[in-house]
Amino acid sequence: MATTQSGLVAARLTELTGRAVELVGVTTFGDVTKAALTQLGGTGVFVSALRDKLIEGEVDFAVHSLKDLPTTPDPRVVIAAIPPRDDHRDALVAGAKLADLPSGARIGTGSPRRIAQLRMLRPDIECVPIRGNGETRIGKVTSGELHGVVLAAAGLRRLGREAEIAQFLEVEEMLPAPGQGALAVEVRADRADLLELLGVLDDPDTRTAVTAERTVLNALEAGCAAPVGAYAAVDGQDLNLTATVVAIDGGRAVRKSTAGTSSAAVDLGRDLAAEMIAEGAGTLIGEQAH
Ligand SMILES: NCc1[nH]cc(CCC(=O)O)c1CC(=O)O
Repeated sequence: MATTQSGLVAARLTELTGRAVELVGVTTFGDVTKAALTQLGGTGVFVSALRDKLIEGEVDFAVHSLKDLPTTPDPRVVIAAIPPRDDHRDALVAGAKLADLPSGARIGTGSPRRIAQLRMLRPDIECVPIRGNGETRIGKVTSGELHGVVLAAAGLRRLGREAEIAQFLEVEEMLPAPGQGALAVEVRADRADLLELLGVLDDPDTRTAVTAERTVLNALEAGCAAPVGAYAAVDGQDLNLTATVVAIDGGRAVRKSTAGTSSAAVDLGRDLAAEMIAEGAGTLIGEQAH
């Protein structure tokens, strides 16, 4: 998936600037470890190895899945571009839609955000922790080991496995991770030349939307340990933002929406998070941290 998304960014850059781009593969700790992501003690497991290569000057820019980027900025790097977002939704790969799966069906996902929201939708199904790349996960459905898996639609598309999606989970059913479906192109902070060159890839509406989503996440992370979902979309001058915090057992959730002008993305995100905390988001701490 990482290779595909980097390849797409490289091709687009060549198309827009005429510059040739060489892809350099970097294996991250998140790719090799067998530990559950929730056990790794923090975000950034897919990110730090790539940032190290940037700092060392071994590569000129790095392409990350935006949702894997920690919300606290690293002063050594800057995001030069956020290209237009791909599908933001989660998707169910299974033999049937969620409502048609049998009671007790086993669904693979290790994400507390997905587990909590799945439990709200179908308290009678079992969530099974799962890791490995997309292909491995889908293989467990094909082999019959699991009834289904939930993955990001954007990732499935990049893997060429979109045809196996039984159901796209709309934001009313499952709010995606902040930044889901979007990419971030990072450069070293002192590379003003690259910042300008790569700026052609930037989509301001996507940047605005993910800024609002990540602001909510950042503000909620400070005040609660339950899983967070958030989705924002720009419509003309307007920005619509919805976010949720769900108890890991799916028993309770705080979900709120807001709208305002796009230029106020940070304020909208911060205010929404404050309202959610006022409504008890901070008390929705489950057995597990996010
Ligand atoms: N957590 C790993 C990860 N990081 C980005 C994607 C998919 C692409 C995206 O969400 O932008 C995935 C896999 C998944 O969540 O299914």
